[in-house]
Amino acid sequence: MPSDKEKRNTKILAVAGKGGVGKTSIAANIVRLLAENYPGKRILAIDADPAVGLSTALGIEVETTIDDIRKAVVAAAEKGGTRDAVELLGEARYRIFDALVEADGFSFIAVGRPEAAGCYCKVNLYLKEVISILADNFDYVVIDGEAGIEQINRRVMEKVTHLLLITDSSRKGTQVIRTIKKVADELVMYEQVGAIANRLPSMDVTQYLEMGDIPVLAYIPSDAALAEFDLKGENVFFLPKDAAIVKGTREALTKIGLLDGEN
Ligand SMILES: Nc1ncnc2c1ncn2[C@@H]1O[C@H](COP(=O)(O)OP(=O)(O)OP(=O)(O)O)[C@@H](O)[C@H]1O
Repeated sequence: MPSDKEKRNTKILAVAGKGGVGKTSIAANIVRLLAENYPGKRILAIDADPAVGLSTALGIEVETTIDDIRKAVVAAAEKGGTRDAVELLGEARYRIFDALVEADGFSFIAVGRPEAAGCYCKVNLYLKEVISILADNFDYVVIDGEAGIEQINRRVMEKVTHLLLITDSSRKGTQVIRTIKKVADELVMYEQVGAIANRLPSMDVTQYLEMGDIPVLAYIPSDAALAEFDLKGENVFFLPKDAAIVKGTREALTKIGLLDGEN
């Protein structure tokens, strides 16, 4: 018998790349475009970046993060006593669903920012479980990943269906996405991978971008409208439909078959 997940055929999109290249901006625009085009579908946005930011871009107030839940469940387990593992597991599930913020057209959850500097491994492990618990309940899951390779290396993104690698025009940016792709080929069961070259200068730089074997889904120029929105902390749902970042994200989603290009 097919599982719920197979029946639902959840699409899980992970957005990854070097720091500061536009992952959050593009993840937010993906959520917007999916929500606008598929009003009847269940869409989940996950801010998996401890640097946070997706909530602001989507106009969300976060109260409880995945890290808060992890700490509460660990504290409950340490108290021990009469509570058994099954009870704690049930409580963790309840807390995860309770922490979902319901917005207009999508749900949201954030990993949070663990205070202990340097090591996100515990919360990353928890995040992996949270993704797998929640994915069954959604048609689309959009994950704004942490900068760099860590979450791919630690198999947090093991089961994503679409891996979107974002770069700017820097050599470092393209190097990072080629490394992510190489590691993902070993560790991630993705169906499709593609690159988005973002925040490009006005001169034509496409010939200099060394993307290796990663197909390019869109080239997005520097977008003055987005820069202004970001400055004011405004919600990307209000960006004009023809803003460069909205158009580029639409083009990328169309190329991977998640939009039909008309919208
Ligand atoms: N196409 C673009 N044109 C102009 N500004 C952009 C563009 N894309 C992103 N930016 C700006 O670049 C900055 C970094 O973008 P963003 O936060 O989306 O990147 P990030 O990769 O998620 O960063 P981090 O790794 O720190 O989480 C933001 O100020 C954002 O508004």
